[in-house]
Amino acid sequence: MSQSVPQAATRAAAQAATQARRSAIQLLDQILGEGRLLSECLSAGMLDKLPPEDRARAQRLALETLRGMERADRLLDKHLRKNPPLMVRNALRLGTVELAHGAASHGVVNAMVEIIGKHRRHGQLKGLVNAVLRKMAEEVPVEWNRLRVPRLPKWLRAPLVQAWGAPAVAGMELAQFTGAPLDISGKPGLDLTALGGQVLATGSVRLDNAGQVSGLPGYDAGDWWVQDAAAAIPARVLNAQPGEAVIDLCAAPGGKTLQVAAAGADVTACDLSEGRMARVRENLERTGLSATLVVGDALEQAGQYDAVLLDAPCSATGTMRRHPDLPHAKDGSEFGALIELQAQMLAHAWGLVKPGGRLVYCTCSLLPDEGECQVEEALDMFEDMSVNREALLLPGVDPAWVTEEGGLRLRPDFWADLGGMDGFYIACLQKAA
Ligand SMILES: C[S@@+](CC[C@H](N)C(=O)[O-])C[C@H]1O[C@@H](n2cnc3c(N)ncnc32)[C@H](O)[C@@H]1O
Repeated sequence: MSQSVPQAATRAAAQAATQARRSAIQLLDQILGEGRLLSECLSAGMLDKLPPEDRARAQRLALETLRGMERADRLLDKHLRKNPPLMVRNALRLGTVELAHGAASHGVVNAMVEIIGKHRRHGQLKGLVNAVLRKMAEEVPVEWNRLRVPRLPKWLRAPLVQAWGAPAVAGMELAQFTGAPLDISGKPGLDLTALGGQVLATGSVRLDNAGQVSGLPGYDAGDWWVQDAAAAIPARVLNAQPGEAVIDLCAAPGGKTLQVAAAGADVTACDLSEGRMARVRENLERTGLSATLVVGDALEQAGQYDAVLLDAPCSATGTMRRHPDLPHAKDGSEFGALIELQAQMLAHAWGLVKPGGRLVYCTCSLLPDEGECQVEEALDMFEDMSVNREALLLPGVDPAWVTEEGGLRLRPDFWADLGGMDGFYIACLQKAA
């Protein structure tokens, strides 16, 4: 007998949801088993076969699972006598986190049993998955909120506690567990109230539950772009003026280039990555702004500029509330090489600043080695370099965030009641005339 139309539609929706869950588990396997970042999995085309809404759902499920993983493991471990294969554990974690977010228990249990039951190697574990998730359906509503806020892995927690103290790190962990709202930067002078968000003191507009970004008013017209409120501060500190020659040395995907171009400066945007530079090109096209694009090594750029922006490649530890995969995919072993590269880039960038010009150095890192220490060392090395503290004192910037050597330290635990901010370090370095 053929299915009625509503029945067929319900079945198709359930199948799409199961496929999104299966893909979320595959992402978790890659992040937790292979140390790959979500962005690397996406660039490798892992979700390309899914329709856009299922792709978004799979990513959201994977990220929510990473945020709640410690709590899920605490509840699951009481019912697991042996450690199951990673893929099965990830299915259990995902199911548990979905239950904690209020998903219907029969839907979650059936989907996970189906996914594991059809798996070539682990199919025999579907009974275990069924039994454990049924327990979770009983325990999660009672236990979940009694568990502590998940902690960062030790490799990252230890240096952060040393740098900022345990209470600050607890605040960062809460920010990571909570996730981030959507922040928007607009062209100067444009009224963005149609977006309906909150205008922050630093000028960004913040939206909770924004939904599909390309559907928001002003997207097609190119009035604005997505950029965390903290990430918008370096270009404000640079304060490019119309007609000034500015080079943005590590430009992609281009948020800061757009800000500098929108200020009317003559911008050269450089990035080593051809693929990431395509994003800068798209962003410029959509917003109708212009910049000269150079795909190349920042260390090989020449010339003299009124202002240089160096948003150096870094650990990206400041972005973990948006990218909860990062602390799980990485172990800190690559950071030494990045710290050396940042010092080389800072020294080279200094040579591109005209006498009397300025360099804004920034990293989206929480590690002082990538921020405060780099600037301290540069100040020791270059006699014609001084810090401009006044440039940091913008609307919405708390003077308490200015550091001893004269930079700005932004942390995810700041603005806790507004929804947090990414971690950043920013310094404005002035060259003697
Ligand atoms: C933190 S991201 C830049 C974000 C960007 N400024 C923005 O606001 O959208 C760092 C960038 O540095 C680029 N990069 C890494 N090594 C580089 C090098 N040697 N020369 C130029 N760009 C480099 C990376 O491709 C990456 O796009």
